[in-house]
Amino acid sequence: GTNSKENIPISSPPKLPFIGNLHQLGSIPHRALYKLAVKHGPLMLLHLGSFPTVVVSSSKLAEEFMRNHDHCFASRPRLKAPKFMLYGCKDLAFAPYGEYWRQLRKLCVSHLLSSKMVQSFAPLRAHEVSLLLKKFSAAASENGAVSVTEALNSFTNAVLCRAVFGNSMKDEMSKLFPELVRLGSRLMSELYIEDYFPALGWLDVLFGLEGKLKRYSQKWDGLLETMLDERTISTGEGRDRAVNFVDTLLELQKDPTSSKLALAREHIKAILLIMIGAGIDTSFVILDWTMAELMCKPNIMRKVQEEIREIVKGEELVKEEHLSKTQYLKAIIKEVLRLHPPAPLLLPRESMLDCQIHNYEIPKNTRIIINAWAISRDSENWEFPEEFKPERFINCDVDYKGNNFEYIPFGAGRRICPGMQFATTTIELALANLLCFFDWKFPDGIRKEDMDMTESIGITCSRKKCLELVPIVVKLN
Ligand code: HEM
Repeated sequence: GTNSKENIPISSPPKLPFIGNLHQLGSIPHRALYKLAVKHGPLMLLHLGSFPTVVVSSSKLAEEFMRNHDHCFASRPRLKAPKFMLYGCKDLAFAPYGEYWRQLRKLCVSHLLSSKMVQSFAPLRAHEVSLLLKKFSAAASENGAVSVTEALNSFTNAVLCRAVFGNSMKDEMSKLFPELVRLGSRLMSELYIEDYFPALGWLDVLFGLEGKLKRYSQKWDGLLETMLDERTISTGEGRDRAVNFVDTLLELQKDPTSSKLALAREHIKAILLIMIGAGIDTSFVILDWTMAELMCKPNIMRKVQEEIREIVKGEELVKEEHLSKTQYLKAIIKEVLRLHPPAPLLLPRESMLDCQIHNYEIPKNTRIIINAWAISRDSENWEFPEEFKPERFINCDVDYKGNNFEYIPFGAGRRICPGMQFATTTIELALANLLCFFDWKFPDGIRKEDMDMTESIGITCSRKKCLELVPIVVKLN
């Protein structure tokens, strides 16, 4: 808190001429930065190319940046990948702090992400969950292995697409999304020379990275244009009036007086794209890690299955009203979010004003990286931090809503993830059903000791390997 004003010195790890500390980011930056912080302390000033960048790796400091001085640090740097991919950062996640961002955030919350909206999507989630169960039942009846990773990915994708685009969204179209989103995550995490040396942007062209970004953006643009054209036609004819998020955006574009937001086509495409990107990969990553962790811990698996089976006794589906009672399942999800936060470095921040943190003056336009991954493994805050122990969250008030700075998988402050409830409801419902109606085993010849928990490279942190399992239908009663 603000009272404990012991001064934490800022340290700068030794740097190389010209590139500064850039070479120290490694291929998995949250791990590399964690190692640096162990050696140099929780407040580091790195020189990434020509940009001073502050790296924050303790809960106390995260609180300083994201609560006590959140108003200084609520903007985002204008980085190359989002500039190309999101129409010059016209989306909610990378828009600079200001009136456009504020109005857009209000709009997205009230028309897509609020509690009320999330509840309104319950029938849609129930439908997609039942399709998922059917897929696994079919595999079970053939005694075959199924790619749980792929099934969960297309499930999260379907839920999000239906919520954003309504029921008219064509399956052939939405099937293209998961792979594009993965690729997007990788492209976001590439090192673009222009982001560190603005005068050397031509090197990105030379090395082909800029071309990759352009081609990627064109692909999405084509898809989004097709979808928007279809919406315009169908709303024009007055059918399918069920209001969904896309139609709301299109109406706003037609009637700009109805809101403080002036939306052009590019804004709409950027907004849709970030919802798909931010929504799918994150939620899906948690589902996948959870199944992987449970497969390695049969005792925890059995315990959570018993909990859920006891709650839903005799019913054919776990429903959302059951979820309030699934304490152990919730604790498991929290523990997965602690050990495998899908966005381990949150999203980058940038200071809008000069600001003093402890004794250190942080000038305007400094980039800030918060290592949420390191913070949620800090032995100052967590006992046996490397161990998967959901029990730590039973009878414990710590949660992910941005008030407990030792645990910030969704960020905190003004920029906290607005999709938290959308995500957790989807995740809990899917897991509860998978764990209730199936037992899971490894395909022949594979043991839990063989599980490879290596992380993949990308702005979101998924497991590298695909999870293949054999579902076994469980007859309850
Ligand atoms: C387990 C799932 C999810 C996790 C762990 C997660 C995590 C995060 C994090 C760490 C941030 C950055 C916060 C900061 O800078 O302090 C963020 C921002 C954001 N998330 Fe999520 N997210 C999840 C699901 C979702 C979903 C389902 C949606 C939408 C459908 C969504 C939409 C967004 C948006 C639009 C932002 C940018 C907010 C802003 O800059 O104002 N997220 N999320």
